[in-house]
Amino acid sequence: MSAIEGRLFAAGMPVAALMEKVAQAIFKRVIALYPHPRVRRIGVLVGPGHNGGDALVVARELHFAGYEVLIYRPLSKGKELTGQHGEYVASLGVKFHDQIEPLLDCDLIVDGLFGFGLERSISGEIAEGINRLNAQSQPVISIDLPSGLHTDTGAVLGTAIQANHTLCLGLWKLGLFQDQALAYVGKAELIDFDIPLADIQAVLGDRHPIHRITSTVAIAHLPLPRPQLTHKYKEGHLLAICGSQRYMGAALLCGLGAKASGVGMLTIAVPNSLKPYMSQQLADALVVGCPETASGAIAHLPDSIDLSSFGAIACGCGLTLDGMGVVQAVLESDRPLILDADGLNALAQLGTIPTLCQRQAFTLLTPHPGEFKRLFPPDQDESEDLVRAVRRASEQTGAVVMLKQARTAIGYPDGSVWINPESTPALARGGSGDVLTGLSSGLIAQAIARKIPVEPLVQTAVWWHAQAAISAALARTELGVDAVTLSEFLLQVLPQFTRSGN
Ligand SMILES: NC(=O)C1=CN([C@@H]2O[C@H](COP(=O)(O)OP(=O)(O)OC[C@H]3O[C@@H](n4cnc5c(N)ncnc54)[C@H](O)[C@@H]3O)[C@@H](O)[C@H]2O)[C@@H](O)CC1
Ligand SMILES: [K+]
Repeated sequence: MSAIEGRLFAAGMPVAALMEKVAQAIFKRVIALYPHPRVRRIGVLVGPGHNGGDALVVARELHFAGYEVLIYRPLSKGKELTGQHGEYVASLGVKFHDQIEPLLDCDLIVDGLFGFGLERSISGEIAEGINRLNAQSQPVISIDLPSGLHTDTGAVLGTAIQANHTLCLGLWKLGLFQDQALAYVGKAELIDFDIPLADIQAVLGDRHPIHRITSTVAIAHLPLPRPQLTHKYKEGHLLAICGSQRYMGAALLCGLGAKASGVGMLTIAVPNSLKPYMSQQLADALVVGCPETASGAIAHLPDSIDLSSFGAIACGCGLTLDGMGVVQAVLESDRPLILDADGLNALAQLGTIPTLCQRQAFTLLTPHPGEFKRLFPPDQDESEDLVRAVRRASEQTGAVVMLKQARTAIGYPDGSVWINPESTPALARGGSGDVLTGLSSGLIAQAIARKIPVEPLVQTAVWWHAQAAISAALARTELGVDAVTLSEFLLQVLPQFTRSGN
């Protein structure tokens, strides 16, 4: 962002003009969210840099719009332009304070302490001021990002403002999408200020891109509409190898996710003793019973299963580590493969990188953070930056790596990363991952049958799964989104998007 900003200034855009333009847009958003006189007293936090400069321009406009404005400026020295705005705002009679106390009873706080220029931990009186404010209940709007967050990693540097709204300027800051920032960001919005595309490309063009998964992108890759002339095997044949006596439900949930994907044919391989249960629950799947171990896991696949006859294979949900032999067999096959849960634990034991480097076919790994650490032990720099870790994992193995967390990130071998910006804590529930594995695998099997690119369907699956959960939580609260319900909402939520897409 600062490189892009530098190009605008070099091209002749006056710094003050850009700040004015940006801050006017912020001001408009603030008064739309908190109109006068519903809100009367606004406290504005002003830092020493241009984030503080933005805040002062907003403060000036709020003053003229009739609000009572109070300013907290803990550091009197700062950048020149910020200082000039400060002088003018003070000349209008707006009161400046170097303590937070006078602002504590304001109806609203606008936070312009630090933006992307934060370079070290916040400490001392400023940290205390932020902590006192966080203990209050009035709403907070942060300019660019909540002061105290690292722009890229979202890590809290010392302490950070807990915002209700974050008005991010110009381009999305990666830190806002990192899990560790979520408790601070509130609702994030982008404030556009007409950055020329050429400048964005000149700065970001040759770097590994990071994208947000939007509904438009996700829907564009759905295998819809189906061609008129087709048959079941042309719509994908998925083999899901899953379940054990210990984890029967995982197999069913994987099956329900796959079923919702619309895959043409679904074959499910489970331990022999699960076959009657699965056949009863999933009438449309072909259920194959496998010889089982004494512990009730799949011992090996029966001779009747020819792996090469499937478009894609999903393996791992509810398998237990006793089913490890079967994971080795599918890893050795030349079929596109989706590995989850114990499939991932087995892979970690086999050696993630050497094993995957031998595979030629497409591989998708779907770890949660615990599994991810087992597969890819973190190096020190990465402990705070999971996006970087996911990128490295994918580049090292050639696999697509879906790191399931509050804001799921997908790493691709070409270095690109896709983040799902919209989700719900309702998904923090046993079984929701099994549904996602089934859904992803079913979509991938269809893409393979249709000979369309497989990779984007991973984004589609993550987005679709999250939207189903959001919709289910709206209907039933966040407590009502059990995995079976989630699988039912997958198909309930889709028409509203595909219809508006037509
Ligand atoms: N992106 C853009 O092109 C634009 C950015 N603008 C604003 O400018 C901001 C960036 O401005 P700056 O680069 O001046 O940076 P900031 O305003 O984020 O802060 C930098 C200042 O804070 C001090 N500082 C850093 N860490 C500190 C700490 N822990 N304790 C005490 N002081 C500390 C630095 O010495 C420096 O004076 C953006 O976040 C945005 O709000 C807008 O004004 C205009 C357009
Ligand atoms: K800020």
